[in-house]
Amino acid sequence: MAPLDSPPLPPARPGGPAGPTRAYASTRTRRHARAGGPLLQVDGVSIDYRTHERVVRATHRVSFDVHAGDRFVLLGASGCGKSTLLKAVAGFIAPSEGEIRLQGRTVTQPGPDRVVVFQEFDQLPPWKTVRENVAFPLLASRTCGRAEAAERAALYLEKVGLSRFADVHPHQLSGGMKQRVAIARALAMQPQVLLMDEPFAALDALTRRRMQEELLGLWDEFRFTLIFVTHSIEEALVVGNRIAILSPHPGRLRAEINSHAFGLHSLGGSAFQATARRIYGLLFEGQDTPSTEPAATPVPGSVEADAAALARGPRTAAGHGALPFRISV
Ligand SMILES: Nc1ncnc2c1ncn2[C@@H]1O[C@H](COP(=O)(O)OP(=O)(O)OP(=O)(O)O)[C@@H](O)[C@H]1O
Repeated sequence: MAPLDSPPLPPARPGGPAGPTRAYASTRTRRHARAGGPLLQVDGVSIDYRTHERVVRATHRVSFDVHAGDRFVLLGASGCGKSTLLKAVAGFIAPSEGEIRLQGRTVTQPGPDRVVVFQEFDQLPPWKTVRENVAFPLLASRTCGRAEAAERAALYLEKVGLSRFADVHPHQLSGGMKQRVAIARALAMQPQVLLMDEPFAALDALTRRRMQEELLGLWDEFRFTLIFVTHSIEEALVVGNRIAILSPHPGRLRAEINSHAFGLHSLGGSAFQATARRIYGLLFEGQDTPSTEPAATPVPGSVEADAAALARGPRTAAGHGALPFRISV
């Protein structure tokens, strides 16, 4: 049974276990959740980049709330400001307009309560072993002492299946293994919000699918709050329980979709495809379904790739065409 002071649990994923085996929400998070407020509020946020020549508006008056335990996805075409928004939530960039609040407090700088997992494989210091990589931020941020840092590093490395590799260096790992270390390192911090910026985009299709599955398994166990950036419609539907759809540059919030019912089990199903088509229409306003093949071969997993798969239509009994979204992982 959940302890009395726990926040209301986020709903389980379809097909996932009924409740988390562990929860690591802080007392402050629990209190805030009990009071019914969103964990994170992005409120009318515009972000500008200023260069010598001009000002580039990356996002325009974007607002959304993220609740404890959400798997909140920012979805949009390349250049719509997804990474910029994530960096602002992390506290690396200040909004030019609007405000970001975590548990009611304005975000003004980075902090150990928000940890980012990036796409790049070189985010792990190469001179540290895997174990040291996971423990280092805990020690550097004085989140805990050496004994607890070692304990947490061992626990989360076990959770991502890398206990056997704890004493090797990052260059000895595959891309997928490096991303698992980055995830273990982030979860070990037990942040209020885990921020992921296209964490699987540089992986091959099979590894990417496996990583999505593992991430969802970790969420089933720990029920962390996730903000996940992707430009793949399919990945958004698989990973997220809520999806914020951003318009092309500058990014404005076009719609929010509840995707709680979808997961890896629904890939290729008719409801999944219908929702994917709806999302496509929202991404490219005015178009209900993609009508033209893109000129260039799109990057697998991108909005353009998903659009191409949609345009080809579903696989027939005779084997013509391709199942939309099954191929573009
Ligand atoms: N440091 C910067 N200086 C100037 N403009 C920038 C800078 N970083 C990003 N931009 C611009 O801000 C806009 C949003 O960029 P951002 O990287 O946030 O988009 P994105 O949706 O994450 O794209 P992608 O999916 O390709 O990573 C783009 O027009 C980009 O060119």
